[in-house]
Amino acid sequence: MAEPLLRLDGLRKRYGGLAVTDGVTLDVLPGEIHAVIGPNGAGKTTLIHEITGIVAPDEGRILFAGADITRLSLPRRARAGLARSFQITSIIAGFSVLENVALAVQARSGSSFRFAWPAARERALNDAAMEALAEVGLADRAAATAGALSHGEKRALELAIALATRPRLLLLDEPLAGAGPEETERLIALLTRLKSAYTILLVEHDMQAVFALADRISVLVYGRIIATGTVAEIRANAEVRAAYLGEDDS
Ligand SMILES: Nc1ncnc2c1ncn2[C@@H]1O[C@H](COP(=O)(O)OP(=O)(O)OP(=O)(O)O)[C@@H](O)[C@H]1O
Repeated sequence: MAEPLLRLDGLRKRYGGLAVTDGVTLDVLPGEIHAVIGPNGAGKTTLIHEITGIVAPDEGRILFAGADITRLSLPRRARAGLARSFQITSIIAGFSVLENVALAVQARSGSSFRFAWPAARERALNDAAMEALAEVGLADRAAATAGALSHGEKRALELAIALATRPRLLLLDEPLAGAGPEETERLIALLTRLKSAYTILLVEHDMQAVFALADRISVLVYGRIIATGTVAEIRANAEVRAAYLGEDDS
């Protein structure tokens, strides 16, 4: 088996007496979409926060591309190639779609966009931003004001902003939340297109989307992974069905 890009090794986080993640061990392999599902309050958000560095685990380790990042700051994790989407709140509504992505390119670029001529610099930033917009199918909306986008387009823009940082791993935290049926279909098609190019850890409530997108699924219940497997394995797992899918087994 390939070396995992991300390895969570016994992550434990307690709030008072409650172990919200209770020894979570999980591998994300290069090139896969690995989905984490679980009922409300299972600890999914806390787990994502531990991976991005918002919450420090009490025990356990996080290995990214072989390096221990458990104690790295948020920005250093981002620079190492961890990108999190979607948080629509990070879009600047009054800026154009292109400007929103160009800002992200600029933030990640350090010295690589330091040209002598501002015009050349701007062109290079915009070219890189256009590339990310094209990846999510938003190139023709580049000049639009971000605030004028539909909900689904804003989700795609958030994704472009994450892709603009050239991540090695994309963390998608409920990318379909709040999307209508048509937008959901479009976003699933978009994520399917990105699948070949990125390694993705996906937390999502929409089971049909998870079953359509995931290569593997881990099921989190009360802070513990009760099963990891392919879509077929998870759908057939009796413990999973009893603990979770029974309530939504369509
Ligand atoms: N900062 C905190 N202090 C105390 N308890 C917390 C804190 N953060 C989360 N919890 C508790 O931990 C449990 C898991 O919360 P978490 O938000 O990680 O679950 P989740 O799986 O993301 O849930 P949902 O699907 O509803 O978003 C909940 O019981 C929650 O009340």
